[in-house]
Amino acid sequence: MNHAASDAPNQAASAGLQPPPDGLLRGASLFLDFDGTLVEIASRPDGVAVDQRLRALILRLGERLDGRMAVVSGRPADTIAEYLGTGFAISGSHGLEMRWADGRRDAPDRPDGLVEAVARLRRFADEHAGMLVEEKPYGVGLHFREAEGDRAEAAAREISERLAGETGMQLQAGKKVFELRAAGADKGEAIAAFMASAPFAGHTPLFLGDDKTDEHGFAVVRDQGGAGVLVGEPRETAARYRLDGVNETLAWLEIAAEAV
Ligand SMILES: O=P(O)(O)OC[C@H]1O[C@H](O[C@H]2O[C@H](CO)[C@@H](O)[C@H](O)[C@H]2O)[C@H](O)[C@@H](O)[C@@H]1O
Repeated sequence: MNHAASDAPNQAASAGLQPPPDGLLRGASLFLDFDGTLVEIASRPDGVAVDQRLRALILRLGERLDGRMAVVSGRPADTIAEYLGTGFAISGSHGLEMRWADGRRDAPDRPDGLVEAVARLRRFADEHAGMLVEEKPYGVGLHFREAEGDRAEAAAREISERLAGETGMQLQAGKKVFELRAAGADKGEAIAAFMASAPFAGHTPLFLGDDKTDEHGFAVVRDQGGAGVLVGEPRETAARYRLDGVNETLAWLEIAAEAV
């Protein structure tokens, strides 16, 4: 069955959520989403800005937490490593790829139907101005952020749903994107897998994320006695804290790293 990843259970309104306390990283295992959390949303996937401040922060967090830090993203793990460097754990492709700090990796087979889905979406994008196809190792995204008109989202959803039905790939809705990807994992499962192994095990999990696809992660850290931090506007969420945006998140992480 194909289901959208925004179906995470047990969410409550976040209107009253406060910023996290500065001491929250003490004794924690830290999991960080990338787009919309560490970098501002850009008009295209390759348009995000990663500066020296962010790279230095990632290094510092890894040091201060004795390696208990991972980036958990919908992007491929290799893309995260290109942006942020290596030497820390990464889960890529919405939990499908696992890469530990020492270089060990787990990844699934490429999904049947991916080649066909990419070809069909490329034809669709050629015929619809502003649509952009992002090919990834275990999935493909159809971005409609730059497409004009009320029908753009509906048209993108329509072809994505049709292809999910035809290929058996999982349909996942994100920010101005529909993704088709291999089924069988989500960010919550990736965090749980990290938390079952060294150096993360035995520490309190924290996860910072912005998107509905991050709710699985918020639910897992909550259920393991930790907390989620929603980045962005209030909404229904399983997170316990909230920060207004990327700038506030980077500033909080810088302060919290020194309070460990
Ligand atoms: O899990 P994340 O690290 O948050 O990644 C989720 C998706 O992020 C990217 O798409 C989003 O960001 C783009 C750049 O800001 C933006 O143009 C797009 O509209 C957003 O949906 C990335 O391209 C996807 O592969 C990730 O799955």
